[in-house]
Order: sequence, then C-alpha cells, then structure tokens
Amino acid sequence: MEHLQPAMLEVADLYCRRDDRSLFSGLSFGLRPGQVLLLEGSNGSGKTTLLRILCGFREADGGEIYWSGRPAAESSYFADMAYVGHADGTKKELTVLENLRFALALSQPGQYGIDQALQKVQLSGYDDNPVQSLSAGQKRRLSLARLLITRNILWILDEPFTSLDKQGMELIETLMDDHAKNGGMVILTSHHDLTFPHLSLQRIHLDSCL
Ligand SMILES: Nc1ncnc2c1ncn2[C@@H]1O[C@H](COP(=O)(O)OP(=O)(O)OP(=O)(O)O)[C@@H](O)[C@H]1O
Repeated sequence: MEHLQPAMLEVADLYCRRDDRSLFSGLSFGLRPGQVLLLEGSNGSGKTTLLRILCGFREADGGEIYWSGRPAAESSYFADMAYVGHADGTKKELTVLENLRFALALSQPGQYGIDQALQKVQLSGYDDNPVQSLSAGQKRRLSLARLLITRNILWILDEPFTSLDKQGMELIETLMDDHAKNGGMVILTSHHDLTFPHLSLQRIHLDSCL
C-alpha cells in the first residue's frame, strides 16, 4: 500500500551548475513520511550544494521543489524542515542551555523538552558550559538536540556522522530511525555506510545525475 501514499517532498527536474560546470541535471525524486534518503557521490559531486538548495540557501538553476503538492515557497516547507550542516549552527559564546532556548524561541516545540533531549544526546550536565568549551563531537550532539526540541518533519543533515565516536554514530542512526517511525523524513549525505535494518532507505548517487 505504501506506493499509494503521495510523496510529501517532490523534487522535479532539478538542475545546478557551478563555474560553468553542470553539477547535476534532471534530478527528480519524492520522499514520503517515514523515508530516509541517502545522497551519495564522490567529493565535489554536489551533495552539499543540493542540500543547500533544498534548504533555500541557494537557488537551483532549474527545476522545482514541491511540499505537500505546492511549490515549497508557497507552503509550510521552510517551517517544517530543519538543517544541520557542516557548521554546527550554534552560538559558541552562549551556553548549551542558552543555545537550546534560543532555538526553541525561533520554532515550535518538538517531541522532547530540553532536559530530555540533552539526556538523549548524552550531554546532561553540560547545560551551563559555553559551546566553545565543548569538543567537536559534543557540538555535533548539541546540534542533534536542537532537532529534537523543535518541531520539524524533514531533517536535512550534511555529513552528520562527522566527529562522532562509534556510540555517537549509533545514536544518530537511532534518532533518525525514531524520527522516521514517527512519520518524519530525513535527507542526509554521508561517506559512512549506513545500517538501517528497518528503514525505508532510498539512495541517490549524484555522479550519475549529469
Ligand atoms: N563557495 C563555493 N564557491 C565556488 N564553488 C564552490 C563553492 N562551494 C562548492 N563549490 C564547488 O561546487 C562543487 C560541488 O561542491 P559540494 O560541496 O556540493 O560537493 P560535495 O559532493 O558535497 O563534496 P564533498 O563530498 O567533498 O563534501 C565542487 O566542484 C566545489 O568546488
């Protein structure tokens, strides 16, 4: 029955060039609640660029993005998605707690409260630490806590496993799994192999989208 459910995110015929070089063209895919899409491709193939287009940070050179059947810009798309990129998106001079409160002030509350989220990402006890005193992996965990405390449907994650230890990598897989089971969607790039036994995992290889 799954195929009868319409795609909530529909990307149609997307085209992007950079410095007179086509990065990808004719790129089309759909994503339904509960699905995870892994973007693969060699270095420089355009994975980050595609994610930045999906987040609205950059315009595509052609094509359309639809959310629930409407053009993304005319829908709740930008309120419904959350992005975690290479920069961790936190303010380094503020504490862990201040950063999360700040994120919450800009968004609707999500599934977890701040304390619960910090516990989930194993940052309990770091509430009053300035972000600049955290390790790279702890900063990455904090950016994941931000996803948990705010309401969002689509997670867009650029290399989320970077800087994480084995336990942290398993944690992300669990969080993505839980998010998908709750009807969420995830688009991510990763050079790591993923092992989601239960997830409906789609893969797109950007090297073949020229
Ligand atoms: N700020 C920029 N200005 C000009 N060109 C850029 C810029 N950022 C990326 N590019 C170019 O765009 C192309 C795609 O880069 P992108 O970062 O999207 O690739 P990627 O697939 O994410 O690579 P990686 O696997 O190395 O992270 C590359 O050729 C890169 O040189």
